[in-house]
Amino acid sequence: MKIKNNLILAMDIMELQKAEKVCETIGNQIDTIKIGYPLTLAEGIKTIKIFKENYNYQIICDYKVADIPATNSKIAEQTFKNGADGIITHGFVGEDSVKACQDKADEYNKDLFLLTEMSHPGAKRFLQKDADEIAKMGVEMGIKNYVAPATRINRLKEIREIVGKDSFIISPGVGKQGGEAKKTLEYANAIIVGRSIYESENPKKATEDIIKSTK
Ligand SMILES: O=C1C[C@H](C(=O)O)N([C@@H]2O[C@H](COP(=O)(O)O)[C@@H](O)[C@H]2O)C(=O)N1
Repeated sequence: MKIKNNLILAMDIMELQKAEKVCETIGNQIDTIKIGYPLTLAEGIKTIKIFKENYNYQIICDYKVADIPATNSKIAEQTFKNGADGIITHGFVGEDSVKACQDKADEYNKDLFLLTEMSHPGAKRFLQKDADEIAKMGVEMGIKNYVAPATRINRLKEIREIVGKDSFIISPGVGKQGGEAKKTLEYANAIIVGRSIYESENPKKATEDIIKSTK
């Protein structure tokens, strides 16, 4: 997936009109947004098509899919059928469940992003110790797209070393969670930023400043 300015806006505003207003403000500085449960549960899965049609965005659905294979397959089916270009799937559920999403992504010729280690402090208790094995499982499965934390550059570096230089890593945690944009892009292909942009008084300038800081 090619991502303009290596920046994905995490669209976690829970009112469609406000979300659209932020997108209008930001304009064409970005071409990719990540929609997760907040906006989907608040406004429905129709939001995918609304953002695709009104702004020509690529949409990554951050549903952190983590169920049994049969249910993962249904979730991925509905996500791609509704227009998503990518889906984020947890790796800790194991190969069969991840493969169910991967098979659907292949069927729709869309992208699967495998979530390795999460960016928040709680990830250190359980997820972190398995994150390397999750990344290795992804490599064995031929997965090319990963999610890894901007809040722990050392871990992002280690995950990059596992998945290889040709894999595509998107990295959340920049801004409000403490991650730094330019440093993150030394190891990730794109950063995911939400609150630092959409909670800003001036989302356009906030976006410009983040992009400038990465050049
Ligand atoms: O480990 C992860 C996984 C997950 C993801 O991207 O998959 N995210 C998401 O990335 C965005 C960061 O937002 P903000 O903190 O810039 O407002 C939010 O939508 C989070 O749900 C993480 O923050 N860390």
